[in-house]
Amino acid sequence: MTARPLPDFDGIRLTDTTLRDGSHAVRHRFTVDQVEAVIRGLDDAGVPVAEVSHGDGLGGSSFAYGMSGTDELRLIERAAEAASRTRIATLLVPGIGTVERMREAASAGAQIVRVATHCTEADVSVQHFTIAREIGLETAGFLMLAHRAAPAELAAQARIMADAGCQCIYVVDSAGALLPHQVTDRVDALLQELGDDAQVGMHAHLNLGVGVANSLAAARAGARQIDGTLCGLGAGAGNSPTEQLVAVFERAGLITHVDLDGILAIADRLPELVGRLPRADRAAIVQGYAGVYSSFLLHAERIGADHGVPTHELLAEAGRRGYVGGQEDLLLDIAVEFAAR
Ligand SMILES: C[C@H](O)CC(=O)C(=O)O
Ligand SMILES: [Mn+2]
Repeated sequence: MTARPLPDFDGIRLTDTTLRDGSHAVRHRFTVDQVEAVIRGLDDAGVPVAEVSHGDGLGGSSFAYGMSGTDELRLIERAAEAASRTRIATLLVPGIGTVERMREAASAGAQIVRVATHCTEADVSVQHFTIAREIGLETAGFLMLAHRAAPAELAAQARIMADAGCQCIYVVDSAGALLPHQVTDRVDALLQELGDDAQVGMHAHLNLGVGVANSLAAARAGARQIDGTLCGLGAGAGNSPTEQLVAVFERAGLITHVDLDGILAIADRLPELVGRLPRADRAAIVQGYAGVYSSFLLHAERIGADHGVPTHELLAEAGRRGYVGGQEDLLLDIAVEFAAR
């Protein structure tokens, strides 16, 4: 099945995921008022797409991943009401979110769905892209922990998503582990594989301090969709700050159609809105160095505190064991084992 016509946007289309990846950083406690304030600021600045859901995607509110303070469907509804130009996206991880939840999100106002799988398991996304097309949603695919797959393997996985109807496949550096040349290699491989069948995107994290450079490398290599969050609010050390992306891309001669003053204005307001902002502290840098899924950070902090095990030691061991997204609960095994030493 070939993908639908590609999203028509001249330049680099930014997706701000403050209200989804940032949900990890606020332990999924966003309120409708915070959502409305952020969306109005993004909308005023001309940001084309904003993503809204639990940090682990639709249906993520659970004991395992963290309970949402407000039902994500209400947050999506409020976002769609508050936006005049910005389109609302949402995320779905097969096995966490369901097709039924995707339909509910579409009814609440989501127009784009991004289906996220581990970088070597794109096959579990096929039914979701098929049904997303039937619902009339624009589609994107996330290949998570993309540092764990060589460029050729990642391209083969992207082909699976494109053939299922995905319009843009993202290189997702979930651990913030990639370096710019490794991003370029992956974007090149996907572009070569996909041709005109789908676009390529980049979702960067800041664990090793090169998230913005990685986003620029991806855009210069031909990626057409790039993610950011205000003030970098996101899992682990956070994401490429949207406001910095706008400034950097403008300096690089890449068009985003986002007003720099406008995006700086809403970024300025974020700390008062959400309080704690992520930073590349010892645990977050270890995450990037060891290749650990960024949303493990706050789980590791909590579990480490409960068992008297330093957060960065938990995360380094999770990296050695190759844990992937969805295995947050296995951090407990490490903590119990280390605490007994
Ligand atoms: C569900 C994950 O948080 C998706 C993501 O943002 C990443 O892998 O990075
Ligand atoms: Mn992320």
